[in-house]
Amino acid sequence: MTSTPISDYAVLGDGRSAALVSRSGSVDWLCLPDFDSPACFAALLGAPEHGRWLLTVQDATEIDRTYDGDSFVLRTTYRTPTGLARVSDAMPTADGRADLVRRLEVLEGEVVVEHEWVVRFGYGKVQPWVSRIPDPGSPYGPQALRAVAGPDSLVLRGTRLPSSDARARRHRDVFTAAAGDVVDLALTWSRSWLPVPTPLEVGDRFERTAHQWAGWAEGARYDGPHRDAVTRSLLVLRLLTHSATGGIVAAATTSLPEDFGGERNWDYRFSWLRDAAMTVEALLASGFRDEIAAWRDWLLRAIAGDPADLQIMYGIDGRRDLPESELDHLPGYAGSRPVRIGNAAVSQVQNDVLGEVMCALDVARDAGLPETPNSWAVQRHLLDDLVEHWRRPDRGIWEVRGPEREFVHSRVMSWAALDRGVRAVEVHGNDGPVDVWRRTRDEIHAEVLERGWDAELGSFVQYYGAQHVDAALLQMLQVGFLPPDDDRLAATVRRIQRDLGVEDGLILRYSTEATADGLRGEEHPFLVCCFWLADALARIGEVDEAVALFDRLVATRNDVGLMAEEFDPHSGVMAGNFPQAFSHLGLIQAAHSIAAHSGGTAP
Ligand SMILES: OC[C@H]1O[C@H](O[C@H]2O[C@H](CO)[C@@H](O)[C@H](O)[C@H]2O)[C@H](O)[C@@H](O)[C@@H]1O
Repeated sequence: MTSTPISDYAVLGDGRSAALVSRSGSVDWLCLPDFDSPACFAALLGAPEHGRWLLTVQDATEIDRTYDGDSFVLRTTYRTPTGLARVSDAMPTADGRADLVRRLEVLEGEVVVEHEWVVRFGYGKVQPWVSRIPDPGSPYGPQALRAVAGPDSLVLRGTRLPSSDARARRHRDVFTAAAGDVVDLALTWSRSWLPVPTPLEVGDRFERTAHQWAGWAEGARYDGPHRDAVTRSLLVLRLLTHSATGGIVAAATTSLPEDFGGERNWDYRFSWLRDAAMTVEALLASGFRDEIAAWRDWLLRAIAGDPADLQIMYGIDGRRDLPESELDHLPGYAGSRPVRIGNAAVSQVQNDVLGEVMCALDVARDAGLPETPNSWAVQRHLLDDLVEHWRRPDRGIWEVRGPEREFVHSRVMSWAALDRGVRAVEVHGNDGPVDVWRRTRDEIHAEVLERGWDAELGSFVQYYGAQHVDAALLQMLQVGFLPPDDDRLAATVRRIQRDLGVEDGLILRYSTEATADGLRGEEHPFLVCCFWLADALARIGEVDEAVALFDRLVATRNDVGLMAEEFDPHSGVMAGNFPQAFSHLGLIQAAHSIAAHSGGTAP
């Protein structure tokens, strides 16, 4: 069976979890109640029998979809030879519940509607008991469908419910509807031992949900080109933020492949300090403050304890154990196996992470977020620990599963961590052993210039002794490791373009041939690196080139403004987890940078 293109999906979210809905109305991915809960619809990584919820119009000749303004209320319009109908989808926000509501309205003529409900708990593995239950007082009708297995319960309410097709182990309904007809459906998750939650008023929830998202988006501060794209990317970052805990997931999915048919399939439904710190910077640059305080609180809880125990990532709630395992019962997206849950990168040493965290907290301090005694004490300890350990080899920003190296990017970010620590003392009046930090910072700087630069290649390199580049080196400009007019930076940017460029100015993050990443297969251009390239070009004064690349990158988004981790310009296909925070924060950051360097809004 061929997989639905990743770009065919739109995302819904409620600040706790997210759903992917295909262009033709199939909810193929949904984990409830939280991003990292087991999926109850997992057709994304298999087939319809792994769980999905389809509400579509047959024989459509045209399908258009859009979000309702600056929200995640999705409107999909189907035109057929005989009529026109619209399906609205949303996950209501800010009520502590876990619901997905859908409404079908026939606008013209007659259409044939197809409705199919296939629940499989446990990532497509567990077939539940499904029964009709009385639902007294419900505005939908006297009965509802309830699916139960183990700890999970899903209730489907509707003004028209599908019937059991026991042989196919699904519920299904195909019917003709005429102009003026409306079908409302509401799906609600709960713990199986608790009473069934009360019904939601569907119409009201679409409006309220749209209003809540739009109200949040109104806080955005960006005045430059592609404003809509920046706003949508900001919304995606908010969608990936868990409202209750402040944890920020790297993406809404697991195991959408970087290499179709290959093994580069990872679970991103966790909070990487790196990705979250960059998310925080993108939100701060765009005027948002509340999420920053919430994330810092999350960070302090997650990393509490001995600084030596710092992990590079945590669960949404700050838990430390994220054991990686493989789901053998799922065939994988486009046959890409294994499907993984959990992530073994959790136990890796990645020395860049503290740099990203300290840079984000530095920007937050500049924006006026007051330090608490605890927040600064934790940073002090982490910096003191870095002074002891910055020389250790690591797995780097790309989490290679090959040998540990002395990655130049990791060194640069260790420099950045100490540099921001020194600033916190000198500019913001915090206390700390600033002489030691300054001395170590300068030592790292001198070492990178000596061992990280290859005169023959005319570029900084991926790790000491390497003769190839890495797109992460573009961050040298962002963190101010050298002044932007230093020739070595411009030369590195040009070398990255030459050696990692694929087509249309898009670049790989590294060469899989030159980098021992411990994996088989190849990759496609990595979108956050492409945005870093646009940013770097703007910073070295090549603003026109930056703008042209940025325009090209914005055009890789799908029809509802979403991006996966990677994009193949040859085939126009998206790859990797979706939607991914990295790609969206890259867009926001590059937009601000280009605007600032072309005389627009300062970042
Ligand atoms: O491709 C190899 C690695 O891929 C994942 O890491 C990537 O995603 C992370 C989350 O967005 C990001 O922080 C990291 O920089 C990326 O390389 C995966 O989680 C790793 O286990 C895997 O080795």
